[in-house]
Amino acid sequence: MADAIMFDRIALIGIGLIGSSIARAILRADLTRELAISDASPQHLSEAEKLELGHSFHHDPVEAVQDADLVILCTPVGTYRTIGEQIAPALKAGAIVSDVGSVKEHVVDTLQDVLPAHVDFIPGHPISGTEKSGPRHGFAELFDNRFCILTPTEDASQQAVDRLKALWEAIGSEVEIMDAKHHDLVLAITSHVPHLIAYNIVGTADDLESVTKSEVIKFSAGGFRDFTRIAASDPIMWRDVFLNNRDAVLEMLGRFLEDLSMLQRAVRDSDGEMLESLFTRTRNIRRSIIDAGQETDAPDFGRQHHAETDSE
Ligand SMILES: NC(=O)C1=CN([C@@H]2O[C@H](COP(=O)(O)OP(=O)(O)OC[C@H]3O[C@@H](n4cnc5c(N)ncnc54)[C@H](O)[C@@H]3O)[C@@H](O)[C@H]2O)C=CC1
Ligand SMILES: O=C(O)C(=O)Cc1ccc(O)cc1
Repeated sequence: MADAIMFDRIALIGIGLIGSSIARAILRADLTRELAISDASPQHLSEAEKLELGHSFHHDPVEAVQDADLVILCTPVGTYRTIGEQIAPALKAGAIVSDVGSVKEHVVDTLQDVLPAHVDFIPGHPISGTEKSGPRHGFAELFDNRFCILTPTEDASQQAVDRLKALWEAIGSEVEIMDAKHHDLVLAITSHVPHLIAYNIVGTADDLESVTKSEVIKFSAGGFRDFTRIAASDPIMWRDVFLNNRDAVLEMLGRFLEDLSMLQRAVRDSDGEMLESLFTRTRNIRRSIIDAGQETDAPDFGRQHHAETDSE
């Protein structure tokens, strides 16, 4: 077999859902000689060791990044400053430092402040995941045929960007390069606000005095069921997303609320024409996503299998 090695040593900081999926995909494709894993949770670290998700396992991130050619932060974005400060003195010259965080602009600024000038910092974000957390729930196919967005700053070398892009492609993703601010605006409407809506609607249903909890569970076979999946997503991770993408989320939420008010009026006025016209437009959007090959028409059984079996 041809040598597939892309980086001699890779360090993953955080071996939860995303970190463990990257680890599995890297090992599957044999892309490194040495995969060093670090996690602050002793339980996650020992689970990862049992699952053989790397070659060495370290509670201390400094040990993991020692001599690493590529370091990827796979922790909630609120941890970045502390981790960045810890690992900065140990990073080797010429190393690439990246991450997988769902928010970019603010965390890029944070990390850039603390990382040494002799590393190439290239933020990343795989647009793929599930509502599960922890190393048990990762899987190597998570990134197959999904996008990964890289938001390199002007200082990053093109060669380093190309190397990181090649790694994401080797684990199944299609890579897009984007400016961090634009990324945050796009993701605010396509991911962050939808999660906020899901958290809110499930909370509202749970608060209703006239509907019992057992009814919420029993009759959640419709659209509400999809919301409960999203609303089961990791509380720490999503807290950090909203704390770090405030402006873009507020901007999109403002527009969303205006449009919702228009729908409220259409329902009150029995304006069937308006309702039908919007619902036709949105159905066409779903169809173009399917035509673009990014989604199948059937329920996503592969991901659902991983997402809906055993609980954390
Ligand atoms: N869950 C998802 O679907 C997606 C998540 N992301 C991003 O990936 C990152 C990780 O998310 P998940 O893997 O889902 O979360 P997770 O909760 O499954 O994993 C996070 C891991 O980081 C560890 N950790 C927390 N604080 C730490 C610290 N200070 N030092 C070292 N380890 C620490 C935790 O013990 C855990 O093992 C987040 O920044 C999130 O925004 C990106 C795309 C999709
Ligand atoms: O579970 C889902 O439906 C998701 O939306 C997963 C997800 C969560 C966060 C991201 O930054 C990217 C993807």
